[in-house]
Amino acid sequence: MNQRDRRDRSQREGFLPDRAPERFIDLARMAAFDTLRDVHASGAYANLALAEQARAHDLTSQEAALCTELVNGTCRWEGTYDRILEAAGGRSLDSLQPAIVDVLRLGTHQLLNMRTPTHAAVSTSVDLAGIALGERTTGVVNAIIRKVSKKDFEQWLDELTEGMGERGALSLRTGHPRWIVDAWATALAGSPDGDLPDGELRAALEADNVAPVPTLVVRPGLCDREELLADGGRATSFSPFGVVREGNPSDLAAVRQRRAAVQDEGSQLVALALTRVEAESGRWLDLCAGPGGKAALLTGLARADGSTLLANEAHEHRADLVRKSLMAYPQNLWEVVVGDGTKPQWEQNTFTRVMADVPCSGLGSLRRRPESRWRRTQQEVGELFQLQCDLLDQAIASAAPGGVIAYVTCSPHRAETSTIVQTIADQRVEILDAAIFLPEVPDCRAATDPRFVQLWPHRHGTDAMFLALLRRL
Ligand SMILES: C[S@@+](CC[C@H](N)C(=O)[O-])C[C@H]1O[C@@H](n2cnc3c(N)ncnc32)[C@H](O)[C@@H]1O
Repeated sequence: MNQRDRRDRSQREGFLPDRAPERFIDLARMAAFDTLRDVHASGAYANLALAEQARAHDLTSQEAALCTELVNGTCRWEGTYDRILEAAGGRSLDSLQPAIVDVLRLGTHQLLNMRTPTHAAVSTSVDLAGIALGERTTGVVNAIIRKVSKKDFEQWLDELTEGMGERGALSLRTGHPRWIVDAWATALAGSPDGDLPDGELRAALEADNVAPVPTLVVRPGLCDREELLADGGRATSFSPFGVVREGNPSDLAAVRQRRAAVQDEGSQLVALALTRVEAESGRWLDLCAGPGGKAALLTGLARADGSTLLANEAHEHRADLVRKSLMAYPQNLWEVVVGDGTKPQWEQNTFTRVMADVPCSGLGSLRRRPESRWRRTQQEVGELFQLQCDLLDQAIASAAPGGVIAYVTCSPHRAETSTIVQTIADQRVEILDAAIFLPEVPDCRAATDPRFVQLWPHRHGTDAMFLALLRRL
């Protein structure tokens, strides 16, 4: 046994009868279990909880990598694993203590999607239950996890999807709630029952299960992309500012000095597209700026255009993040204000470019947030409808005649993308053909309305960002 691994706490504390087995658990699995409890019992974000638990358990980088795989895989496949566990246990998971369910999910992930030998997956699940939850929980864990181990993942999926329709089966086979499968189908085909090329829906869903390599952006005028390329990065496929690089971004001096930052390529492209439409120089507005990724790229591009940026953000703590992200640029180029973008503190009809990157479900970045697909609900998407409409309406009102407005979401869901623009765009604006401003990006017209751009992880390697461009008349 590794000296750092955990010995049975209750036995050491003398709570167990003499004949109870001595149990051991390695730190990576213990930390993974504690992280899952943070996610499920306290609503924590998996990535933040992972970092916290890696620190608390003092994990080595190898242990942290195993812990990350255990947590991310278990979170992504949670819905499918739960159906398997119910079938294996012959009972609803509601009849079990939630912490026991997390032990079982972790064991199921090791059995079905990692190459953990069966005896190791079973015994570590039982030991984890004994140590973390008490000896009386080991029987049920042992019984259910052994039944899971009798079939491989394909056999379980075949059994569970027998007689199911295509979308229901895809939901289980790709680890997504059914409503997201339907939303992706609508966004890709243009309508709920529209035709799709063979395999495209599955490819889109599977792309959510692959964690992206970190993408960096150089701040125009502050950092040359060559500097990051020389440091082990490779150029992004489309954005002239992007670099893909394995490893910890803050190892780079340019990142520490805020001359570069982490930013998905999709976010870079939608900001770039806004600046490519012909418009006069002047003042630009970022209506929903926090934490400031697009605001910083826009500030660099505004400087080259002889323009300046006003960045608005509703929440003070996020406005602080915007200030930090803009700090490396001279202060005469930008200003940050805190306020509700639907109740502007600025004169209307004045900005030559307006970015409305509105609050949304964030469904476009499922690949980097393993737990979020099971936390979000279809209902929540609808709840943002009025705010998204009001913010786009205010973005239009803030633009000067001839000015350009970008409506952006990190979501491909029709209800918060095309529907919002089609609802709000009126005689004040012309809807532009957004795809022509990203000529280097193939296949990016939104199926729901070809005047809009929809990026996809499986097609473009970016988050699923949506972009509409409007010209104020
Ligand atoms: C999608 S995020 C923007 C991301 C940002 N553009 C970036 O690239 O870093 C949306 C932001 O809008 C802010 N927000 C929410 N309601 C708002 C409102 N009524 N007015 C202005 N900002 C709002 C949120 O706090 C959040 O920071």
